[in-house]
Amino acid sequence: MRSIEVPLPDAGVEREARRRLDGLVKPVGALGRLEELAAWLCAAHGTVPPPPVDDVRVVVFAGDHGITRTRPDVSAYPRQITAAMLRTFVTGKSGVTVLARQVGARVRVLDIAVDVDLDHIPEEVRAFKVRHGSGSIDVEDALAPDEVERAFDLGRAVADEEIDAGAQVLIPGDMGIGNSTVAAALVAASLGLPADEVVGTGTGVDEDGRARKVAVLDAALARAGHVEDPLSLLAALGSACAAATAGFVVQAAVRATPVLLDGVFSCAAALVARDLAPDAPRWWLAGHRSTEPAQGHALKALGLEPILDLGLRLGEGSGAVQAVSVLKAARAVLAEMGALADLT
Ligand SMILES: Cc1cc2ncn([C@H]3O[C@H](COP(=O)(O)O)[C@@H](O)[C@H]3O)c2cc1C
Ligand SMILES: O=C(O)c1cccnc1
Repeated sequence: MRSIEVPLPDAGVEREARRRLDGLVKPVGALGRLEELAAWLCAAHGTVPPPPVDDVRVVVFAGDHGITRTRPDVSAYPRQITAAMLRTFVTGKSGVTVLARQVGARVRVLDIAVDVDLDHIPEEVRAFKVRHGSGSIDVEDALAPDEVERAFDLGRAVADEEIDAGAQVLIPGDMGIGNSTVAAALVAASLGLPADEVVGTGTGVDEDGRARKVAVLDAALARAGHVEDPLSLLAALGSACAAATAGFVVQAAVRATPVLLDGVFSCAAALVARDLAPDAPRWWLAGHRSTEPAQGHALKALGLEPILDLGLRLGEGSGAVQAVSVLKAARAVLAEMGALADLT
């Protein structure tokens, strides 16, 4: 397997940024993580100070899972919510859309694998469909080999489109009832962890519900066996949305564009994607810590520390968009604070 080449952020510019930060009118290091993020942004953009964080784009990958047809009790909500939420995204009323407006980010939603065809939503939302629902991972592969490649390439192409249109930061969002089960499967398989350590409560299942999810995951992991190759893993235990998200975050890195990862689904996809592009995590930040244990494991393995920890468990990109205001603050500190040397 050939890995996908990714450029590296500019270490020289990062050093220059740290020198500049140390000289600002504050005790050295007093702005903590903001200083780290400011230096990171400089290295990513290759300039001190970095440009204003003005153009942030969320792409929500929406799709259904076979597992919610065979085992509807893996989620606290019915599978029909996925399609219904697609309409909500289009009308600008979803959680992430509201939160994105607060920081000036745009939201684009794509139907990657929703079960039903929604004729009355815009063609640009429907143009990316890979299939109707992914396979039920406890009894079959989520995707055929050609579908996983199509979904991965589609994610890359969407990242290219957004970057060509001016995106400075990309955020992968997710919408799909059953996402937390599939994400946990990818993390467990990638890191060799037992189901019980990665499975969370998702939309809010109770303890019995969580135990049922663990059983489903055990069945899925046993069925798939050991899968080495990342695309095969996405095909066996992932989904069309997971593969598209993996392509999206890899291509952002290829194009030297920062990514704010969101909750358990985007972090699971990123974890698998890292095996295709080992340097890609250099371009990724963890927007927030979700309540799902699999997300914590994925972030740890990726070496990423969440920017925010608000107890969120929504997905959609909703945690990551809120970290945009922290990035804006980090940039402003470096661009606008006075110098210690000028103190009179
Ligand atoms: C109304 C509604 C809106 C959502 N927006 C995101 N999710 C989130 O919840 C789902 C994952 O949780 P689970 O694995 O338990 O199904 C995904 O759709 C995720 O995006 C939502 C869930 C619901 C019910
Ligand atoms: O971590 C997340 O993003 C998440 C958690 C629960 C349900 N949906 C998403």
